[in-house]
Amino acid sequence: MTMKLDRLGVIGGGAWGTAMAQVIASDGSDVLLWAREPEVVAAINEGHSNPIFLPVLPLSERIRATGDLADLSDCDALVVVVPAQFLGAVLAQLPRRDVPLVLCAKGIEAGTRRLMSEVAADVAPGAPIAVLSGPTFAHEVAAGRPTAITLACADEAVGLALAERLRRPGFRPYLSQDVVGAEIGGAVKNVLAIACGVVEGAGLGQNARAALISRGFAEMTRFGLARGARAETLAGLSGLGDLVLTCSSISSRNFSLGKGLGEGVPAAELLRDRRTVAEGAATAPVLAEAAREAGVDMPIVDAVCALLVGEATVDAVVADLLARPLKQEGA
Ligand SMILES: NC(=O)c1ccc[n+]([C@@H]2O[C@H](COP(=O)([O-])OP(=O)(O)OC[C@H]3O[C@@H](n4cnc5c(N)ncnc54)[C@H](O)[C@@H]3O)[C@@H](O)[C@H]2O)c1
Ligand SMILES: O=P(O)(O)OC[C@H](O)CO
Repeated sequence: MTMKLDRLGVIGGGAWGTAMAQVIASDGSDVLLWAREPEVVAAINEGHSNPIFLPVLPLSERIRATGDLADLSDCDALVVVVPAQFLGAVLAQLPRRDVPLVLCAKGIEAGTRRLMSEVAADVAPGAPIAVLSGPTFAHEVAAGRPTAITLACADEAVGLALAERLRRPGFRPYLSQDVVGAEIGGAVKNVLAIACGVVEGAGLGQNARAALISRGFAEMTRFGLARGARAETLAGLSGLGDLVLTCSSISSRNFSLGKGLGEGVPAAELLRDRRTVAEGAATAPVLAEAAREAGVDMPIVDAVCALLVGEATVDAVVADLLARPLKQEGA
């Protein structure tokens, strides 16, 4: 039986939701996007643009926006792009919760420590769940620049149907059945991108950044394996691929937050009044808790937590990281 995926909806009118709507519309498909902000709805419908969250280019006229989630009730599948900390609340308002949900947020829910697929399974137990995650800056994807991404779904047939529906000449999903692995890569890399930004802001050098990417990947792998992820997923687009992207570019909001910390600006000041999301700031403490609970050592993640709450200086966390007892590289 082929799956009906004619009408796609996007939930979330931030940069990535807008870029995903642009991807969907790029083959002439109509797409309905729910945005929380009335001014985003108006700008998309009236000006075919999103000057607040993706001010780079004109959007397809095939994208229509709404502020009412009920309008998405006849969609065959929903691409869900609200930030991690709001996913549960928004899904709970969906008019129907039985169509496939393609989850795009990269984070872990504070308080509950749930991955996004766990949040969705709790709120929408009847919905097939997929995770779409990888090295994908929204402005590049929206402009049609070549991009590869992981689409993970436990049900291989559903995953394939979604990937066929979403693929475009410049947008290539790779299939996986490892939902947890795809989610953990995206959530952990955001925290490590903050650390790499600190390296940049504090002028610690290229060697330090390469060390941080390698040892950060070791932390991601330890945590992922402890949570049942597959090593090849963590080494793929949604893990190492996205880690390399966000640890090397000021286009990353997480990297740029870290750069500010490295320059000595307090986190509270950097996070105050911002409209865009730096998911790693919310995920860092909950990831550190989850790692402790799983008995997994994540010293770089702990260092980011200490910097975010202003408990330690950059000099102190760097000195502590370098002074840890010597160990085998693979341990
Ligand atoms: N921007 C990218 O390049 C990119 C790429 C891949 C994945 N992602 C992920 O997509 C998710 C969304 O990021 P983004 O870049 O689209 O966001 P953004 O920073 O561009 O915009 C912020 C979003 O948060 C929403 N928001 C704020 N308060 C809210 C609330 N109380 N309830 C519901 N929504 C609220 C806003 O409506 C807006 O859609 C994040 O998890 C991010 O990691 C982003
Ligand atoms: O700007 P960031 O740090 O949220 O990164 C955006 C995407 O996750 C890159 O894949």
